[in-house]
Amino acid sequence: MTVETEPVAELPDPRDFGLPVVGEEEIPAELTSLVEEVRTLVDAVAHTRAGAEDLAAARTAVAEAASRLQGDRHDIGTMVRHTWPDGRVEYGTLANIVAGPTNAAAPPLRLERASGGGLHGGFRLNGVYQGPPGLVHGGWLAALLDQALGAAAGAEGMPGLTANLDVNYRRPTPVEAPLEITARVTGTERRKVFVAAEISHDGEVTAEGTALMVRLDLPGDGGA
Ligand SMILES: CCCCC/C=C\C/C=C\C/C=C\C/C=C\CCCC(=O)SCCNC(=O)CCNC(=O)[C@H](O)C(C)(C)COP(=O)(O)OP(=O)(O)OC[C@H]1O[C@@H](n2cnc3c(N)ncnc32)[C@H](O)[C@@H]1OP(=O)(O)O
Repeated sequence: MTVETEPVAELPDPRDFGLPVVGEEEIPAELTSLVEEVRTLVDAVAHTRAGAEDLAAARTAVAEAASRLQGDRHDIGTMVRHTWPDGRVEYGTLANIVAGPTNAAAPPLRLERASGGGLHGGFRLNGVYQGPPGLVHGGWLAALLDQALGAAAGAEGMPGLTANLDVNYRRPTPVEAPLEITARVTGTERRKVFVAAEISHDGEVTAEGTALMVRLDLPGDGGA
């Protein structure tokens, strides 16, 4: 793969695109804890065999909780800033469906820099992520791969959008089991960033993906 561009030196500031930014450290611990509880709630609702009385009481409690939280909301598109101990800054979407720290519908995916380059993360998906019985839905595996692929490009200073995503499902991926994900940049060509990622269980790759991310066309970049 031809490498024709150097990664941009600094990540674009989302505020330059009119997007609000909150620091990760500004997310209240109570909200993080609430997100966890809602994940537990979604799983409980999906699998409950409770009777009518408990279901009705739970519905009332959930409706009350929802109305309590509706008043003061972050704008759509709000970004979250993560600052690494060495001072490097990364941005993600606060309510990102795969990795947003305040999105209870997102699996708790945290990616770290891998020592050999790229990103990696360990995670576990509960029964809410099932497609076939006991197995993770393929669409969610694609979403997890897409997120890791985009994040790997972003971590190299080349944030962009997925133009093409290619996924191969090698083996069934179980729910309620430890999973690993890795992703890395494999090449660049002008604004094109080529990335590859794998999900594995028990040391075996269950799903792998490659993508073409097209780097954001930034002012002063010349598109090159
Ligand atoms: C919005 C600003 C925010 C600021 C944020 C700041 C910081 C953010 C930091 C980090 C972000 C980190 C991580 C994000 C993590 C995960 C995100 C998950 C990923 C997604 O969930 S993302 C949503 C789904 N995604 C879309 O919603 C894209 C819809 N789409 C488009 O918006 C356009 O389609 C676009 C932009 C892709 C390209 O459009 P464009 O006009 O900019 O560029 P253009 O067409 O000129 O293509 C340039 C070169 O790519 C080649 N090319 C293009 N498309 C191709 C294809 N499909 N196959 C083969 N080659 C292709 C051309 O052939 C040319 O190649 P060449 O250089 O050789 O001529």
